[in-house]
Amino acid sequence: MTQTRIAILGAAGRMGRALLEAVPHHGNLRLGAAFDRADAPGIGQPIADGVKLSSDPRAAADDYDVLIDFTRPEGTLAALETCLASGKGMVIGTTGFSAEQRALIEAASRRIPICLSGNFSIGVNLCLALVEHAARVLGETVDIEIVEAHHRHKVDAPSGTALMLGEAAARGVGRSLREHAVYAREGHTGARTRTDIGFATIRGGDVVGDHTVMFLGDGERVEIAHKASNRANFSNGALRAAHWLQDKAPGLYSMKDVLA
Ligand SMILES: NC(=O)C1=CN([C@@H]2O[C@H](COP(=O)(O)OP(=O)(O)OC[C@H]3O[C@@H](n4cnc5c(N)ncnc54)[C@H](OP(=O)(O)O)[C@@H]3O)[C@@H](O)[C@H]2O)C=CC1
Ligand SMILES: O=C(O)C1=N[C@H](C(=O)O)C[C@H](O)C1
Repeated sequence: MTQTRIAILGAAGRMGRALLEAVPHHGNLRLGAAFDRADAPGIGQPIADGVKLSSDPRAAADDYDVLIDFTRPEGTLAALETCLASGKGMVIGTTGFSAEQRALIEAASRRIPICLSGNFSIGVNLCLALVEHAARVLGETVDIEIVEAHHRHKVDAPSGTALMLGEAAARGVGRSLREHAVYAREGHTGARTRTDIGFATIRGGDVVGDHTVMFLGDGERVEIAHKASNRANFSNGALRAAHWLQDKAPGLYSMKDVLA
């Protein structure tokens, strides 16, 4: 069996550690390199069999076929340059990109294969399809609201998953999320507009990731919810995506492509 050699960027973080734990359970993968910031604890020390944690993806480009990134947008964009230079594919799990940063990723995907997803769990990707279908069926009869909760350390809001769920709902009802999203309410907001797609964010404790899409009608309400209780569901999905991506042509792929 051909093994895909992966590198993990953000290896000292929560997702990085979950990925390191999961790699040995994927026989079609081998860890080739692991990176984090130059001042991360453990730099220069072994992090897995035969692999030391280092800080320069460019210097070790011969050691991996696909780079998996779970960092911050700045880390992703720096890694994108490295992968463009070496022609390696990228799995991007980082969230919180601006429209400009997202455009850079899209441009890069014309030259290298990139799998980008705000959530690599199979359950959430199933929910995306369910939400789009529910929105199409319920249409203009309901108000759509998305509630998400995450641990106290999360730095971006709404979550990447909430935004993907919002896009799925918007597609279902034939609206543009950019035009109809309402990300905050405070003070005298006036009554809700039927076409709004509202977002609410909770941060605290060790919540791994909860998302609920509510379709609120008159006399009934439909809710589609996903609750992650560990990070293995994200790491296993990202590792599956890395192996899938390894022989793909340049393009911007999603977890839907991986699971097809
Ligand atoms: N798509 C998905 O399925 C999932 C996505 N995520 C997303 O993944 C990202 C990481 O989450 P999480 O692991 O919890 O975060 P952590 O903060 O625990 O880990 C991120 C790691 O990356 C490091 N890092 C940050 N910036 C850089 C950089 N420029 N170069 C190198 N290393 C860098 C951090 O170092 P330092 O601490 O010093 O900043 C840290 O060690 C977030 O955007 C999160 O939303 C999370 C879970 C699932
Ligand atoms: O930061 C996290 O932890 C998570 N981030 C992703 C997101 O922004 O949706 C995915 C997951 O919910 C965990």
